[in-house]
Amino acid sequence: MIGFGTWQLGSRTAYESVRAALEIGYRHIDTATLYQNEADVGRAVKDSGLGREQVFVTTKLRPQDARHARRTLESSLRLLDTGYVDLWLIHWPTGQDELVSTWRELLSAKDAGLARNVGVSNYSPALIDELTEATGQQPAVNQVSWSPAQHDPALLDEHRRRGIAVEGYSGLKNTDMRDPVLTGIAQRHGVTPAQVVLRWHLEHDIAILPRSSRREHIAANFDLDGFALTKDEVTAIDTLTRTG
Ligand SMILES: NC(=O)C1=CN([C@@H]2O[C@H](COP(=O)(O)OP(=O)(O)OC[C@H]3O[C@@H](n4cnc5c(N)ncnc54)[C@H](OP(=O)(O)O)[C@@H]3O)[C@@H](O)[C@H]2O)C=CC1
Repeated sequence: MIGFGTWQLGSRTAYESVRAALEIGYRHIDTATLYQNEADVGRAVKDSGLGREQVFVTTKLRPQDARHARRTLESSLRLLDTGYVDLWLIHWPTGQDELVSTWRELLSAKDAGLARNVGVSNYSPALIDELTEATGQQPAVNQVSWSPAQHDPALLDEHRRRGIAVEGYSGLKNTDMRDPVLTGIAQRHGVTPAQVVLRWHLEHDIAILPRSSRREHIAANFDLDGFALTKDEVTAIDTLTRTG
């Protein structure tokens, strides 16, 4: 449920931050071909001394690589220095003409054991249904932008009904940490507003992928077990959705 995000972490920072995250206790790392740091993530996992099976590694396929999806995955695996990824996602929707064929590529990689799970990112439920109807197999995960200011309970219900896990990204970046609702709740629990935001995701069963290059933030973002939000607090954060 607590993954470590690596977008915009350049080579050295990606390596050092992933090493720190694994030392602190994270066991889920989120990268992508687009981030150009798969080799650094792979090296950090290797150097951590953890067994490969102890770390859940996600990478993503850029839609522009859809026509050579298998070759792209093989390149990701080489860079990550591993025989498989735990989760392979289509980073954002492909064009309609490649929608189903790309999904079939992911399913075939799963059958070949190169990806343990396959899913999508930034897909609408309607697009997901097209994939499922064509192949009889639905994505395990949809990774979408999720924050107090930008979230949609109806969308969450759509995923729940289908049994698709939701991973939320950019939850910290898209939040005003000075919002009095968040600072008030944080003060009450003796935590930071960032921790409140991440805890709010977990209360909704949404996996989180906080990214940081600062050890104290990496540690704080993983330290979410010591408090729980009340129902009223969850509702108060739910209503921070930006309108208009
Ligand atoms: N599938 C997709 O299309 C997308 C996926 N993602 C994935 O989701 C991950 C997370 O999203 P991302 O957009 O990176 O943004 P985040 O919401 O994780 O925010 C990152 C920012 O928050 C700051 N921050 C982190 N922890 C704290 C803290 N405890 N207190 C205050 N500030 C903090 C970081 O700064 P500092 O380094 O100083 O701590 C950084 O500037 C990505 O890294 C990527 O793996 C992201 C976007 C799109």
